[in-house]
Amino acid sequence: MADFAIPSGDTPDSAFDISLRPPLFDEFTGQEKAVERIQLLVEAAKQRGEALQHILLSGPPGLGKTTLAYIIGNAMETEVKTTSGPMIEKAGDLAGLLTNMERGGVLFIDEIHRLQPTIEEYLYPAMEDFKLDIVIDQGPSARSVRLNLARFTLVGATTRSGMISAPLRSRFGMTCRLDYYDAEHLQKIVLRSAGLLNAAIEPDGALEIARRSRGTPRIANNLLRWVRDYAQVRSSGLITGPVAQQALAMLEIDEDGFDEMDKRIIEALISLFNGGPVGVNSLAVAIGEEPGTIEEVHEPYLIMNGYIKRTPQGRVALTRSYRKLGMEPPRNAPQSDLFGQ
Ligand SMILES: Nc1ncnc2c1ncn2[C@@H]1O[C@H](COP(=O)(O)OP(=O)(O)OP(=O)(O)O)[C@@H](O)[C@H]1O
Repeated sequence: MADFAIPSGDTPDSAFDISLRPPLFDEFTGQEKAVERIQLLVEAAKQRGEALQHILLSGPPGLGKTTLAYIIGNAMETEVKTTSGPMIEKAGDLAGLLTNMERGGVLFIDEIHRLQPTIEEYLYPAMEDFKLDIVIDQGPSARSVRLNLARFTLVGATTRSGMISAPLRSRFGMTCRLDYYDAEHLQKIVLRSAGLLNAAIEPDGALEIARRSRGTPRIANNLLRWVRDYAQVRSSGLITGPVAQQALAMLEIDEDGFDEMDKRIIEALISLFNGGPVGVNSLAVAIGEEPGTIEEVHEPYLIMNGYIKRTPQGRVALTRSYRKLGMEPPRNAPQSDLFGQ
């Protein structure tokens, strides 16, 4: 791994992230279908003077789920309280959060797939009937107390929608999946962020960054920050196409946006496991990465771009992976349906 790594999409919210967050739907680029649907729900709820229904946002890290939760809060002119699945350890934590919600307020639970099953059980009546039954005390004096809650809106976010239980999923009025952004949308995001950072940039410079950002706004913003520093120290400060190229070449981020870990994954698949199939745990050990990070951060991009596929037996390298490494694929290597390569 390079000793200087630009954070991929899975880093927690930093002050930098927060400073670039668009506050309004109009400033949120892309994801048109999801945005249109959510805007419609917001509009309808506001017209009726009601709380918005619960919304589940899914998709890989760094695509704007947290951003959308805050935009929803702004549009509803209400508070947003943020937490995450693993942070809610006891029923009391959940009770503390829910009893402090104002009417119509938004509770954002990131990584909602990591909620403990017992906490999930408490959440069902809270989402459905705005009631919370909690047990206080222990042993013979234990008793259940019902708390009435203000009508709130739960916005859940998950990178693993398949891990959301059916009962939890069914309690969301709307589920929206966010997809990777194309280069054109990312270019717009980079230009907007550069404006906020007072960085001088040409459209070509923004496009170079966009192309190498793996379809992810958080990565685009992080790369922009690096390219801005590079342009300042090694050039006139203006981010042109060639300056962006040189800056990104220095980080060894190639024209497909591959970073060191992506390369390692396909190299291991091909050279250590003969192209697969191989289980994610064996792959993780081979490259020294957490299985969860491979599954949530790296794999979705590699799968979407036709480099690998997931089969019930494990991960398999597609022909595109061999070509990426400058190798001729074996005749029996499966082709990517997307690209026929
Ligand atoms: N559509 C967008 N337009 C402009 N900026 C965006 C957009 N989507 C995301 N961003 C920017 O990308 C960064 C990451 O977004 P955000 O934190 O909302 O992602 P996330 O999906 O919640 O990630 P995670 O799952 O890791 O929490 C933020 O700084 C935000 O400003």
